[in-house]
Amino acid sequence: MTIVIFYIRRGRRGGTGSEAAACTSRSRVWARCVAVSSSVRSEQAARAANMTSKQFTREEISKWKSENKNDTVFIIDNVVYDVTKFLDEHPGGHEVLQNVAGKDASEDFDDVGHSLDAKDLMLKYKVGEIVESERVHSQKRQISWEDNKQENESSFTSSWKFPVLLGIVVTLLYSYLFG
Ligand code: HEM
Repeated sequence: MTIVIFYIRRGRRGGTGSEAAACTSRSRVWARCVAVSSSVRSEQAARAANMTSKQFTREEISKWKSENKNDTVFIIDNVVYDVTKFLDEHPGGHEVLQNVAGKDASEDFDDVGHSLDAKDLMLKYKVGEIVESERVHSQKRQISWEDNKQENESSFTSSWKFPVLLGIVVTLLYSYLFG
């Protein structure tokens, strides 16, 4: 008995075309991609942080939003951005930016998978950084690998191993009963 199993796995493309490593979810590539993307982002944040600037507490950023309704200021990777003048130019629209005003938008920014161009553009809108004592250091890379590991374990039944194993068992049973 010949069993032919086609196993096609389609990944969702995340990020944009110009991203060095295109992200596909539900695969190891995705985790690596997040690692690359995350390290590129950390590099950008480091570059931004080197251009020493004003220090803010998280509370100040939150207050900034309530006191200056027309300003859109948020935090990404401990760096503070004022994108008020960028709202109309943002390819993702102004609403998404306004929704995270006063908050830490690191995760939202990551989820979109912004391009390297976007990350370069960020420097233009940097207005300061979060005080040392309130900085948070992303564990996204580690979480990604762990998530991926869990996913690999739980997806045994949907992987190629399951149908192949099933095929062997059925073949053996068939030859035992009718052979
Ligand atoms: C200073 C901060 C930001 C800059 C300079 C920026 C810049 C850009 C640029 C250039 C793009 C076009 C696609 C690309 O090149 O990646 C884009 C798309 C987008 N951005 Fe941002 N962005 C910023 C922050 C954010 C934040 C905080 C969010 C979410 C809360 C966000 C959500 C989006 C979305 C939803 C798209 C559209 C993605 C798509 O259509 O595939 N962006 N952004």
